[in-house]
Amino acid sequence: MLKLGTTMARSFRIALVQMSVTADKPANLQRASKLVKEAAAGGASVVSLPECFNSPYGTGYFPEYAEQIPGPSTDVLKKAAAENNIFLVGGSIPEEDNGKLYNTCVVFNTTGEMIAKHRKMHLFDIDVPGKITFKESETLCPGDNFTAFDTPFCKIGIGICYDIRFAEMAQLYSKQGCKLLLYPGAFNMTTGPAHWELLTRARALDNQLYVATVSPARDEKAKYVAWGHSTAVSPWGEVIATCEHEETIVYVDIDLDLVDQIRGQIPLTVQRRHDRYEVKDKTQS
Ligand SMILES: NC(=O)CCC(=O)C(=O)O
Repeated sequence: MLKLGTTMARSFRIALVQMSVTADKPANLQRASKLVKEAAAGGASVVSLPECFNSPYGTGYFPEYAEQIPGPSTDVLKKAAAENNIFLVGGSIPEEDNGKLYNTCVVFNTTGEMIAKHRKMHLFDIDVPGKITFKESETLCPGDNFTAFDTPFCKIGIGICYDIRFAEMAQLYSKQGCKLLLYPGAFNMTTGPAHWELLTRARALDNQLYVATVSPARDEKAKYVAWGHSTAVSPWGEVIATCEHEETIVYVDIDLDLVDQIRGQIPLTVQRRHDRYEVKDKTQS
């Protein structure tokens, strides 16, 4: 496996950091740094943290924990990426910008340069009677842009949690040339068992690419209890790495030749009826 090189490497390792998140922001940042270092030592070239890694997940917490970007949390990520010579997908943090709040993921390259910033496009507003009612839009605003970034391995597309439910977004990333989609997320104890793995597999199979989801570890005492089960799925739609709900790091070896092989065997990309339908990014003219 090539860690970094001048030519495009055909295989690389990613790490999904399923970290325990507490109400103590400085402790969360310290923990994230430690786990990122461990993931890099484990051979990962791309490391992802979970959604809301610096704050508990909940609409009441977002205003209290929000910060500007750059800010203290992204400074920690920048340092961790450079010190460990990795691409770091910074899960997400509540971001404050011009009086508005967003659920935002920033990505740093191996020299600590911020190369991408994704604001969750689809806010988690749901009402499943007797189970879960949640309204991110009580405090957050949605982002308007798709976010993909280049690495020496492949292009990687980013979505945050509820974004995974929107198949069109993944299709657009695939159309842009992404071979891996990363979704920091925090599903819950109702939709997690029902949909988390299914959605991860669906996005991978639809688009014949790798998809990985990265959750915080479960805290039974938290107001919002995360499902955990950070998972990676191959372009064949198979779960190739997963875990339970405790704090852990899931390592996944990505084989880009497999993407090409499967696309050659089942050539959806060329068989698609471009003359009859299309999925389009309206932010591009
Ligand atoms: N943080 C989120 O967006 C949660 C999404 C979720 O649980 C779902 O079912 O979708």
